Amino acid sequence: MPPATAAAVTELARTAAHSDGVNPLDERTLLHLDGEHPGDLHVLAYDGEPGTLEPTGLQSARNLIGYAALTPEGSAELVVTPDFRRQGTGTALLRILLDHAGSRLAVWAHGRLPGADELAARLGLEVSRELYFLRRTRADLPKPTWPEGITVRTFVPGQDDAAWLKVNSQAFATHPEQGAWTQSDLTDRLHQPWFDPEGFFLAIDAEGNLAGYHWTKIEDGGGEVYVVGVSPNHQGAGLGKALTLQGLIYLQDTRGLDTITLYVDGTNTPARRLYTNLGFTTAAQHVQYTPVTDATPNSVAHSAS
Ligand SMILES: CC(=O)SCCNC(=O)CCNC(=O)[C@H](O)C(C)(C)COP(=O)(O)OP(=O)(O)OC[C@H]1O[C@@H](n2cnc3c(N)ncnc32)[C@H](O)[C@@H]1OP(=O)(O)O
Ligand SMILES: N[C@@H](CS)C(=O)N[C@H]1[C@@H](O[C@@H]2[C@H](O)[C@H](O)[C@@H](O)[C@H](O)[C@H]2O)O[C@H](CO)[C@@H](O)[C@@H]1O
Repeated sequence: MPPATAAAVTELARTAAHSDGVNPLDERTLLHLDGEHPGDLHVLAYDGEPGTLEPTGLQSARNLIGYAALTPEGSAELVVTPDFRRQGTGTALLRILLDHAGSRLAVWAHGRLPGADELAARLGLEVSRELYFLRRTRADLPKPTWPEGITVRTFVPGQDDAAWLKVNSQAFATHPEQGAWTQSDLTDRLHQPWFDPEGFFLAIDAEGNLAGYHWTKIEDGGGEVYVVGVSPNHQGAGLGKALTLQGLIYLQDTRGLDTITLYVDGTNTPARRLYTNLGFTTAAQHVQYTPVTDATPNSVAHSAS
């Protein structure tokens, strides 16, 4: 995607986020605007003749009023700029996504804003995934209690990549995105301005193997439990709690942040219980919609927040 077009999409997303209070495009989508990921589909909507909308060449950035992104796996996002809503642009973008992805489509509604459910239902989609955005405000934190034989150090780029990717894939083997991260996904993030190795904690077992990790992120003045993972053979022994506390102490007490957030899937009972017990509460809900099929069970049971 030409830099001018990527900048226009980023500005469109920023305008919508300011109006809606939630980012319409996630980290992966924004990272993939650079055009180095040929498997992605980008759809751009322009303020042209009323009622006309078609996938337009990526070369132009003028009069951009809407954008949609589709990954090779069928995950998608779309956004229409606030001044051009309720004119059918969102419906048209969603139809294009359905034309390309069909039953594979899983389109995000970040913040599950008013109208998202209605638009989805009109096109035969229903909620298939709930992702919770949790928040914790400053409060005392207990010291971590580490399982026997565990030592802690911080991530060294170029040295720990392979070991981290292996444990990450094992810890997130059933996760729709996280477990499939590649070196390219990791490298993209190591090159981000927010990346801070001092906030990326590794737990090493007595045999010198990576047992778990807590990768923290600081962006726009806020701290995030970006991802916590424990190797399956080390789970259930207190390591996840200790790693989470290690990162929370770093964000709150070392870096002086008063608010810490995180994302966790609604079906992830262990993680949700861990974070609830550490003082996190639900601040927002994000959902994905997929086409209703005959085999689709009723909509996702609304998990207790
Ligand atoms: C922001 C994010 O990264 S969300 C994604 C979190 N990561 C993942 O889901 C990856 C796969 N899962 C894991 O890696 C681990 O199961 C983790 C990180 C969720 C927990 O790590 P563990 O080392 O097993 O947790 P730990 O033993 O410290 O238990 C901490 C708390 O988590 C909760 N918990 C842990 N396992 C379970 C479980 N199977 N069922 C219910 N609650 C559980 C409990 O509240 C527990 O505290 P308690 O033992 O005092 O009751
Ligand atoms: N706890 C993590 C790892 S399992 C998690 O659930 N991540 C979600 C989350 O990612 C956030 C999203 O990309 C935001 O745009 C970014 O600013 C945050 O830093 C990310 O943590 O939401 C994604 C969907 O938008 C989802 O794919 C990730 O698995």
